[in-house]
Amino acid sequence: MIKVENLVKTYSGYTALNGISFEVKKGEIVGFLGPNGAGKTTTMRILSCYLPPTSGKVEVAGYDVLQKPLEIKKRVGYMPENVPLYTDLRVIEYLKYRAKLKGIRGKELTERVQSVLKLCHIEEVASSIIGNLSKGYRQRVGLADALIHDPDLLILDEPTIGLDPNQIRSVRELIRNLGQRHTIILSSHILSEVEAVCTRVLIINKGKIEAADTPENLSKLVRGGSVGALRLEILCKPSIAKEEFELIGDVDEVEILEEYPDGWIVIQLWPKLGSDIRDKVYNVIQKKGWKLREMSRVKATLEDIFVELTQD
Ligand SMILES: Nc1ncnc2c1ncn2[C@@H]1O[C@H](COP(=O)(O)OP(=O)(O)OP(=O)(O)O)[C@@H](O)[C@H]1O
Repeated sequence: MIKVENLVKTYSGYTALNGISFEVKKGEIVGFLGPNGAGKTTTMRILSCYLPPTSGKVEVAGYDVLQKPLEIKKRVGYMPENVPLYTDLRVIEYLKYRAKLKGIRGKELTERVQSVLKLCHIEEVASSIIGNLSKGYRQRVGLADALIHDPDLLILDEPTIGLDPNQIRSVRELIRNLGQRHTIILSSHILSEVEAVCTRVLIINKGKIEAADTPENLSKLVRGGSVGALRLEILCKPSIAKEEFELIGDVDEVEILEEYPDGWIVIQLWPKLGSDIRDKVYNVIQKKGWKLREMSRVKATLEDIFVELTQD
């Protein structure tokens, strides 16, 4: 669906994209992550033919962005970061107008408008003036606009920015449902959201792709790998616990995180890459007769991976 090779974009001599390459296959929901100014919006604008690349090759749905922008626009729905809407129009008027601009006419126009009103859960505000709608509803109107021509590819630039937690959850559900019929590329700073909906993640930093993989595989890039660390709350002297756990062959490091006045300690054990040390750790605790009130795995989150890959 998307094929980007060595894409460079410069703005009056400033390099925003420094030779990025990636592919997105049909049916994927790809999360595009990166710090502010990394180049996400620039990439999305190039993919949706709003900006030309400086150099490199960009193909969307098999068409080149420079040679066949109209063919691409027919197949792409783009929702920019700040959804531009005509605030004096009613929702239904706006969507009809946008559908006409996209070449939809007659019976199909009525059907498409009804379909996106339903899909984006905005039927009840169809007759409302857009300027009177809350941010969450405006965001959905923007999404309905992006979907009106039933595009193969949806490009969503921070679709949940400025929404409250309930609205975020419902837009996330909506995106997940849309993912059943559309290929989606979305940018977001809410990493838990990306983790929840995306099948693959691209991390971009200073105009370069740092990593591109499933969240599960990306977790292997950081300490503890996909197994993670083991966190325990036990009743025992910290120095003795450290000594005993360090004797387990698969343990790489023992960290005392907390010492409570009543003698309980919180301890974190880092296994050697890929090892599952839970049984061995439990055996030590049992043999020593220590009290245990919690044992949990601490896996690297997308946030840990993001920080590790993009921090200076
Ligand atoms: N029209 C422009 N003219 C000059 N510089 C620009 C222009 N658009 C973007 N830039 C610069 O290019 C770089 C990448 O910007 P871009 O908006 O693509 O980043 P982003 O990853 O989307 O950031 P954010 O998370 O803050 O939205 C930034 O340094 C930005 O200031």
